[in-house]
Amino acid sequence: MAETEPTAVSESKQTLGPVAIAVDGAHVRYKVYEEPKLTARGLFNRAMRGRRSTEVHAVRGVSVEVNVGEAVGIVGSNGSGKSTLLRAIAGLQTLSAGSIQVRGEVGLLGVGAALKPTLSGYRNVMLGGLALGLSKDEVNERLDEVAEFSGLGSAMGRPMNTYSSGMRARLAFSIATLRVPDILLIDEALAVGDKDFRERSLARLDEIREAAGTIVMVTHNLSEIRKTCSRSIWFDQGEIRMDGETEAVLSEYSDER
Ligand SMILES: Nc1ncnc2c1ncn2[C@@H]1O[C@H](COP(=O)(O)OP(=O)(O)OP(=O)(O)O)[C@@H](O)[C@H]1O
Repeated sequence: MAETEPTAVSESKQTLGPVAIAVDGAHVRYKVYEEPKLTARGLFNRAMRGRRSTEVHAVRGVSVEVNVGEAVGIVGSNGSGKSTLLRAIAGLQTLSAGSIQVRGEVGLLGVGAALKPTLSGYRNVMLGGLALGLSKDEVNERLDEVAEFSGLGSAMGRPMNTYSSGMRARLAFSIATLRVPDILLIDEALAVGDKDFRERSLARLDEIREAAGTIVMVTHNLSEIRKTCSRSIWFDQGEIRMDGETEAVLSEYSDER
């Protein structure tokens, strides 16, 4: 089986062709270990035999292209392979076959964004900004703007482990948009924010798209996709079941559920 790493093609935006992401015959297989049903006998047998190794074929020969400036929504049932594909596009997941080419910088925004729980919101903004390549002065200049956008108020000075999950998501989203990558991948990052924050985040995503950024967004919230994406992809059991205009795809998808 050929192992193909996603490749990053760094070129300036001015020289870009229309394709931002090219996925060609991508497969992802996970090796997983299973144990038998836990009866007393099963427990005994497990101890004696060890666990059984099996394979989950999460992405099955996916080919798709996304153009620069497009905003594409990905829908599909739990376990259909959406997050795996996003991680592969971000270069965080090795393909077992096929290839993925991206033009420019890719940022993956998810609820599991790497924030430091014991540090305050402000300190997390500083660390996140530095990790995104901004200088200390640049982050300092934008600290108030980020605090205001997050709407966290005085909670910005408190340790993040005192935040609710929605507050953490607000902070993660606000930090991630400090520096807009050429390609922004969003995995359910808006799901836990409240209505007011989601609306502001969607407006921010519009600005990103207008700045010629490319967005690929995985969410179970169809209205978010309707607001942001003109094109959508329906993922089903690791394959693309439908790819087209958002309304057409979402209506077929909703009929099926
Ligand atoms: N790290 C992993 N190791 C083993 N199997 C995994 C791993 N991550 C995902 N899988 C499996 O791959 C399949 C696709 O999972 P994935 O998270 O990509 O689905 P998804 O469409 O994003 O689901 P959801 O809508 O629930 O977030 C599932 O069967 C899942 O159990």
